[in-house]
Amino acid sequence: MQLVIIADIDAAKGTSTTSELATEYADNVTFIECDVTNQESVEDTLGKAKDTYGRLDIISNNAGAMMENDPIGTINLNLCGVIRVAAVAMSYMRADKGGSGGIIINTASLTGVKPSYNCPAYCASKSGVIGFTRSFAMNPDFDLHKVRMNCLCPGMVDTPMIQGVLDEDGKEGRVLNFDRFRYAANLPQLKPSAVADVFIDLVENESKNGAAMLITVEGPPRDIEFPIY
Ligand SMILES: NC(=O)C1=CN([C@@H]2O[C@H](COP(=O)(O)OP(=O)(O)OC[C@H]3O[C@@H](n4cnc5c(N)ncnc54)[C@H](O)[C@@H]3O)[C@@H](O)[C@H]2O)C=CC1
Ligand SMILES: CCCCCC(=O)/C=C/[C@H]1[C@H](O)CC(=O)[C@@H]1CCCCCCC(=O)O
Repeated sequence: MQLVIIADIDAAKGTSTTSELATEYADNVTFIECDVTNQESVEDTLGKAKDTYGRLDIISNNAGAMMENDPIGTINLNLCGVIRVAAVAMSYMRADKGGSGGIIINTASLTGVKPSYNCPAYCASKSGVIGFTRSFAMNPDFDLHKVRMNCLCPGMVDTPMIQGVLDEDGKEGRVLNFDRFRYAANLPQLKPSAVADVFIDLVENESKNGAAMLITVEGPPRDIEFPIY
């Protein structure tokens, strides 16, 4: 049986999403309020998850936001949040420390490899997620801990994040040039299910440890090729 914990800083949205899923999956889905920028909150959340279900197998390290009006906060959420969650998750998942191994999938972005002058802090945070993922996955200790790591690099996806920036009509400065963002947001977007499909494939395909998966409307998902030095 698959048991899922949804963890998010937004308790209202997290609770309503969990209730929706409960109609199909009953008690197999639980919500825990969590702030990934706060070490204690992350420890508390993953500790509860381990206590409730006995082990952690799959982590979707997905929290993130676009807020160029707070570049340091952007790095703290999008990059440090990913690293913070991964570190605590590892303490439970490591096969050499009582865990069962598993997989951590970080959400990066196409902007981690394709620069945009409109959101430099966001791009930097997502480049960092890609570098963290690839570096973690090449560690020879994998044979001991048995935790794989991948990242997802989607182009624009039709989610509340994009709509949230558009709704602010440029007032909050979440991007540097609102009109340019509005233009980009009117181009074809991915559906969230396209990203979820790649997530599932990574969970099922053990040969892709370390891959950064590019997901765009232009073609099928692919493993990004990086220069070798
Ligand atoms: N929508 C898009 O075009 C793309 C989004 N992404 C990335 O996908 C991920 C998911 O984003 P979306 O679903 O698009 O946006 P979203 O805004 O719907 O989801 C982001 C979630 O992160 C949560 N969150 C924010 N701060 C948090 C914190 N401190 N602790 C815990 N949770 C927090 C929010 O409450 C929200 O539920 C993000 O990392 C985003 O950067 C990547 C590529 C494209
Ligand atoms: C990177 C998302 C693909 C969208 C189109 C694109 O290639 C870049 C567009 C940028 C344009 O230069 C000016 C902008 O405002 C666009 C940035 C859009 C950022 C998308 C944020 C979501 C994400 O991809 O993580």
